[in-house]
Amino acid sequence: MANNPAPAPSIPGISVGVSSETGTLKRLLIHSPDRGLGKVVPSKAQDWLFEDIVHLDTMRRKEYDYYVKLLLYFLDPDKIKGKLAAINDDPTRSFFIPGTDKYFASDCVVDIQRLLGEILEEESTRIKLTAAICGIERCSYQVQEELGKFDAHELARIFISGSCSDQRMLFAPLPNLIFTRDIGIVINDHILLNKPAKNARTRESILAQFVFFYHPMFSHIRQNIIEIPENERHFLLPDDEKASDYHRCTLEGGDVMMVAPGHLLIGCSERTSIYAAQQVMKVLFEKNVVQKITIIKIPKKRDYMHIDTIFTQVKRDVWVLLGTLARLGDEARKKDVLHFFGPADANKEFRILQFEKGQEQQPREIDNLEDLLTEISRIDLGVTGPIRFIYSGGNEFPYGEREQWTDSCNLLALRDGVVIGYDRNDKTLEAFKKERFKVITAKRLLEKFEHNELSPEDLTDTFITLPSAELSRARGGSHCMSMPLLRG
Ligand SMILES: NC(=[NH2+])NCCC[C@H](N)C(=O)O
Repeated sequence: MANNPAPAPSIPGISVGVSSETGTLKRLLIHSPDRGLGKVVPSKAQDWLFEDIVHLDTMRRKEYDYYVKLLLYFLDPDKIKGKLAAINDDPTRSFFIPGTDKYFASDCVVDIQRLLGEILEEESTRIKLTAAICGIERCSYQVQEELGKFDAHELARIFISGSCSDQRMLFAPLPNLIFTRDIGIVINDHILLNKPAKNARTRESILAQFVFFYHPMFSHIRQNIIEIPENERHFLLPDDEKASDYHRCTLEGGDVMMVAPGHLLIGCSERTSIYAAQQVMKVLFEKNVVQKITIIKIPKKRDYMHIDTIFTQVKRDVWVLLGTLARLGDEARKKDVLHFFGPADANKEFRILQFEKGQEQQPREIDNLEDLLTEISRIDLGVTGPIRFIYSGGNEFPYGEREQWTDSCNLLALRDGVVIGYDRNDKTLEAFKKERFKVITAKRLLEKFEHNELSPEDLTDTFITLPSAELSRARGGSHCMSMPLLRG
């Protein structure tokens, strides 16, 4: 692999702004699967939040690379058009690897590893970050010294993958960094940084903190970066209280959705605590960033993890969601009487409260997910026609739950009505077809773009499918694999 230095940052002060889930995507942060994913051992896979070990080459070449190619075609076509055959034929994949001479270095489809490499060119940042990483990873002084010898992009690779190019592992990999959604969220012109719930994701948030605070790309909005304060006295609390939802301060991006300019959704889940949601609400209302925040409390379950695993927006008037946590789920349960006797079921933990700035003491309860999503489409987005819901697995037992597990509800809108999702969720795809969406594979679509048979602007109501055998073992979909920085 060529190790020529990457081009100098070409993006000082780029515009950042997201105020919807389906406005045309113009810039986003991603991270291509790095060598660390190929080093996950079976006994650690679950601790590191993967369901299984993955085959790295398949995950990259046959799955994730399609995602990047699609994003480039939609967001920065000059970087890819006419080059597809050459890119596909290159066994080194250097087009996808930040810091190499053939890297696509787009200012619209931005790999966080590239930004990390760029900030590490600066000596003082490098010293601080190396000390921070060595501190949390408990490295010896000798390792710290050794890290000083690598060039900036190689050091970025080591900080992310945990290993050197000679295969030596210095610390654990960060396999979940491919889910850039979770490291931070752009809320209008502000960036909210996360506080991960799981140890396996701690180093990610330190890297993200440095990238957002030190990269010139974000320097003009540095005062708009929000970090939520930890509970003031959390270090004095006994361990059991520290873990309680009312004291713990954790928040991950998959639980935060910017659905309309004044309206933010926050999920309280396995990963995001009520305490953190309250802190975010306080800060955002004080700074006048949004006027309305809806908190959606979902069962704390690995299956559901974040709210974006149970619903995402497809179009101003179309949503995809999991039926068992929605109104339909309630209807299904009413058909039997067991629920009168049984233990508290999952839905009892499901609750939606809406808070308006200035009236935080009088939240409004919303009965179910469909009612909330209908209100967003109608009141916030001004839709006048019918609102449509597409259910995971067509809401057919047992496919609804099966396909939700493999991210049927976790779609990324490239623009209103044009989404990327996994190919394996057959019943959900059928449900999309019933709603008159076209379904096309990423491979086929790229060929059509490359042969000028179609261009991204021509697409309407389309579900683009991404191969997903390996990716889905990581338990996140295309929504999780994106951190939108700018939407039109
Ligand atoms: N926004 C999301 N749903 N992210 C999915 C993250 C999946 C990752 N394996 C984790 O457990 O953390």
